[in-house]
Amino acid sequence: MDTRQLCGTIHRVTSPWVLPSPLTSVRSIRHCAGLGAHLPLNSHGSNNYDNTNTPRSDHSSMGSRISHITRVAQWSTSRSDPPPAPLGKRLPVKPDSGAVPEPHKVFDEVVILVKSGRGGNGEVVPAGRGRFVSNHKYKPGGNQAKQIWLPASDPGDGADGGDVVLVCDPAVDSLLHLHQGTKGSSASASSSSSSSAKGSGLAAGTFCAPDGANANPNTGSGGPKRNKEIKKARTAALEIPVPPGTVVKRRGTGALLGELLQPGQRLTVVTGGKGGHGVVAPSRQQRQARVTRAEREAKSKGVELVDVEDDGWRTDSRGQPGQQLTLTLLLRVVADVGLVGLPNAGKSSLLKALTRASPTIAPYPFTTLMPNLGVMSAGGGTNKAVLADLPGLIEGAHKGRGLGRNFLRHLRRTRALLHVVDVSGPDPATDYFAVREELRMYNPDYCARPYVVALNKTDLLQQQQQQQLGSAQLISALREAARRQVAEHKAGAYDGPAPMEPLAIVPCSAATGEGLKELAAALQRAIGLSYISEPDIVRPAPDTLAAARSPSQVAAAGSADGSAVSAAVATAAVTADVAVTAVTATSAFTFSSPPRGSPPPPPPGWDDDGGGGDVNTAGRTHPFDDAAAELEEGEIERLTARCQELGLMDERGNFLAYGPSSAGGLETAADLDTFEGSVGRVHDALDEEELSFVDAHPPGGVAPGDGAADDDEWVELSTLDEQTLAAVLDELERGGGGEDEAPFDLRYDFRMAPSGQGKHQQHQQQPERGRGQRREHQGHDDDDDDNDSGVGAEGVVLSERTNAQHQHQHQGAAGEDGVKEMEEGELVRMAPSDDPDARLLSLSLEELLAMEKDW
Ligand SMILES: Nc1nc2c(ncn2[C@@H]2O[C@H](COP(=O)(O)OP(=O)(O)OP(=O)(O)O)[C@@H](O)[C@H]2O)c(=O)[nH]1
Ligand SMILES: [Mg+2]
Repeated sequence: MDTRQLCGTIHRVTSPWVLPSPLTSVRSIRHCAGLGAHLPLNSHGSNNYDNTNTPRSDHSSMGSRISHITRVAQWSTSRSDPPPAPLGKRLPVKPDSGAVPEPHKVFDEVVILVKSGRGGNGEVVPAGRGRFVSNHKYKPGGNQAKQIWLPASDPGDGADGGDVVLVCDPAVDSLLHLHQGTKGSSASASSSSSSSAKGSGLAAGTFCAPDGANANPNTGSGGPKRNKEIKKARTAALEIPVPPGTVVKRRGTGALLGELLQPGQRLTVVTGGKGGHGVVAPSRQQRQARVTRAEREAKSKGVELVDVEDDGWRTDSRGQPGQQLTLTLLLRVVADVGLVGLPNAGKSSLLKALTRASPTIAPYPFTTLMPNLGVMSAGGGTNKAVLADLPGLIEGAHKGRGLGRNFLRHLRRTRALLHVVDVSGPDPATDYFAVREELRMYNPDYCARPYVVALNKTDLLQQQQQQQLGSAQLISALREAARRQVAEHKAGAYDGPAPMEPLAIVPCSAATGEGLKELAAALQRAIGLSYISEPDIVRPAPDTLAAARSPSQVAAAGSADGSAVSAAVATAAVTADVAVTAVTATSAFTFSSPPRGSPPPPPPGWDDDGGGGDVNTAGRTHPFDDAAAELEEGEIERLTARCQELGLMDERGNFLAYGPSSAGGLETAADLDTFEGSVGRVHDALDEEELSFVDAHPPGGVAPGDGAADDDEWVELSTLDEQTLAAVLDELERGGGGEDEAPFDLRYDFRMAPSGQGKHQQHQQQPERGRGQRREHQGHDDDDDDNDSGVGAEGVVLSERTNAQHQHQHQGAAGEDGVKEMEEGELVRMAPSDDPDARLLSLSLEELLAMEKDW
């Protein structure tokens, strides 16, 4: 076989990066090395040494090969230096090959020059004359004339030039095709592509839309407007297909022109020039008459006549030129889940196992050189999620080491991440932490996204009969690593949103398929929890987002036959302390709570409306703002009923003590969702109920607000009807000294100590506050009562609780209650953000559960 042919094959496999695809090409490369004398030529006749990378064909040992590839990859981001020499024997470079080095092509970035077509010229007809034009409706044998007389006053316009339109095409998966030279009518324009772009490996192809046709009454293109029936001819736009996720920027200014996300979406980048108008050229007599008139006028005004030629009609008839623009197109892969991990961790293998994608898999680092996408089906194929397998990250990737930086940006449009950790490695926890750190340093937002950790290659541990032990220890170590990052953020080590802890840590094996169902379920769950707003993501089908969030996905992804979740996963769930495993009679599945710690702040697009509750521009509610949302009519009953139905609450509305062991009452992950989302509302609902009860049955039988209540009597202002409220406020106002008081804001739920008692403390009750806090308050109030000395019968004191005071009180220091005593009659409003309890719902499910247990 001819060496050239052989190596041409190799190159095709490895394009656009010249690193050959392992396995498929090793034998061929060796063969080339054996032949020795010739430099492998790629399919374009160029040699690989002239490009960014060097063949690794004859490295004697795997170690040297890997280390060389790593060095090459590290070097690849800076093209100014020569490529590093291979560690092994270097193939001789054929000195006089004369091959033109093929420019390095980047699949996810390209500079293109786009030109719209110029407008066609309009028809110019002499004034006063008509002419015959062909009749388009004429058919032989018909009774119509073959030619019709067109009056000179109705000349045809030129057609507009063609636009250049970028079209989002899901069938295209990279920008490589745009590197390939010129498309369109004006091939000569390709020479104008910027040299700097060429030098950077982003060589600018030129794309020219066709020019508009000149008005031609005989052909009909740009034809005459006969009785307005014949319209201006249309020029087809030049459509450039680009993959979903393409960002279009103007080169030079960097101005964002648009993004193409939805399949079929179009972006017109340059519009064609307008076609010239059809004009009636003035006759010689008319022109002469105009000159005579002008001369006469000039003479009468005493000015010198310079020129009376008016060729405006001629200008009008000419089509306008098109536009040209140099664009930078950037591809950000759009996917639901981005797979990240060190090289060789098994990302591609997992993609292959979870989807029908068939990425290249090989035991070399940097096998994957460009993202691979796959669609993960679960739940009988109805729910789909797009997974993106990215090239491996290495330490320093955020600075451009390895293939890192170029690919890290692809994570931007992923909802959730899958960290793939090679469990058979010497120190998987350190590997995992290193990747997390790289993500954080590149963009802290990435760490605030929900993610799942896949402990891949458990089959290798099985061989060593260490699976159970290894998994448990490792999961603790991973948890520790994740917490370290969270702790560092809390300590203010870096800015940005708080990093998350893993939603689930799933031991699995891409090779044996073990744990993959659980992994799929966990990923669906992570996607559902994502803050990334929906319009930013291209979905494979319109209904898939809703489907991905639906419980059936998770349930179906689990062991639908009712068998228990695998021991390894169960171990992971318990040890990880974030995942709750529920096994019911009919289904088994794994689901996880939001991680501990403060939730990430709302993403861009979620505007704080100032009243608690973030509302994004798309009108969707923030997952954590349920508590702040106003309860709708009947909502309380509905939620209470729902909780009772789920076995979370008894008939009297009391929460039952529950924990992971009793979570089996939840039948689907949606139940958990409902529970998580509505738990705050239910708390509020119960508070309301409790208070109504207290109001209806006041201690000592004294009605609220009658001025003769016991010390123990507390009235929730919001529970009063308007009239009573007015009376109470009136009384309060009088008792508190009247005019000096701050105005009430009934949005706040003031609790009022009635008059006729000692120096009371008056607490504001935040709507978000749960029962636990209420009880604390009550206990605290009792203490106050003990300590207080009486003041005048009219006296009412409202107090303010600060954050620190609350904590103090929370620790049981009710004697020195930390409640700031206010001046008589002073009303103090507390901003919701001052009170940690106001963000009750920001707590994780586990914390809520624990709190509930304590209550
Ligand atoms: N035994 C075993 N081997 C696995 C498993 N998953 C992947 N591998 C092997 O690990 C090697 C690397 O797998 P890849 O899927 O290419 O790894 P990757 O993370 O995509 O690597 P890069 O693309 O280089 O970043 C291959 O030889 C796989 O066969 C697994 O679960 N068990
Ligand atoms: Mg790979």
